[in-house]
Amino acid sequence: MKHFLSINDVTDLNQLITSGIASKRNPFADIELGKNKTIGLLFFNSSLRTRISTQKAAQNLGLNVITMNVGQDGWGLEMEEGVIMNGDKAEHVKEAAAVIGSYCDIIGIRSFAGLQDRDKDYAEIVFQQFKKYAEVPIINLESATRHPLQSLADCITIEEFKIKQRPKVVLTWLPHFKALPQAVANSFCEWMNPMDVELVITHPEGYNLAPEFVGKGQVIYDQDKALEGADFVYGKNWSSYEHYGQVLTSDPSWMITEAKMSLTDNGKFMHCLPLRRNMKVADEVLDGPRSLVIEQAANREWSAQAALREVLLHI
Ligand SMILES: CCC[C@H](NC(C)=O)C(=O)O
Ligand SMILES: NC(=O)OP(=O)(O)O
Repeated sequence: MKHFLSINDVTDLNQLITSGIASKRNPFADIELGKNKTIGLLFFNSSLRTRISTQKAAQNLGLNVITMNVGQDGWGLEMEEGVIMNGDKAEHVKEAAAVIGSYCDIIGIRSFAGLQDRDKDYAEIVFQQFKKYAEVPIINLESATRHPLQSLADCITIEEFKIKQRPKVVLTWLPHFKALPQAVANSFCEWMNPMDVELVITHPEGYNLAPEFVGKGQVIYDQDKALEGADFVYGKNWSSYEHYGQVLTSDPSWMITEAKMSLTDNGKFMHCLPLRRNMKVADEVLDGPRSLVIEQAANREWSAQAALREVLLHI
């Protein structure tokens, strides 16, 4: 695997999930694999889980790790080609990517959607430019449209906790007053499509995700109906794709409560974190036996280790 940008870079999903679970059982089995190699982690946006879990996974593989908050630690980067750089960006990605690529054997990048221009966001210009000019493998730490390390951890978690061969998995929109990206929701659907699950997606009208991510997912606008018999409830807020970047509603009746979870088949609750308690999900769910959010977050270390191991094996 040259890059890890989306599920399209994965040749064998089941093998990757198995590798992640194996790493969990024996974290230092491949400690020599990354010896004398360096990974650079570039964050254009905030992070807790991705930052720490990816650094730990890299260290489990013997990699040296350099972490940078782009923009604060370095210079503002111009991504567009052929422009006159007379604005607030002091450096072009052509130089910055080539220079970082000379220091690092692998580069991880987090760069969220701007939520202003859909075509620009969905073109993933930051990742395309770094792929072009850094000339080393690129790892997606959440881009404008996807979050594959999160989705792999989600797959590992569902495999660990499922009690049916083909569980019903419900992605439910959750209310938020701010506009958040579609990336986590897109990626979750993209990774659930090849899995042996019944995928249901529920959200208010106007929040349909891009069709290329929905795939086999059944869209149901009635949340209670969607939750009936669910084995896993995956909560996430996202802003509208159709009315790009807009918050069309923040209806609190979409918050997940114990009453909502009682519609499921003893369903487990998942969320990528961070989440706002008692706005998106009630304390009674998060503090109860249904919640898998901590186990899910812990699996980010094994998700990152499985992905980095695959990239290292092909350097
Ligand atoms: C892992 C989630 C990152 C981000 N969340 C926030 C709060 O910005 C999002 O919704 O994409
Ligand atoms: N789930 C996730 O990616 O968390 P962070 O944004 O804290 O890295």
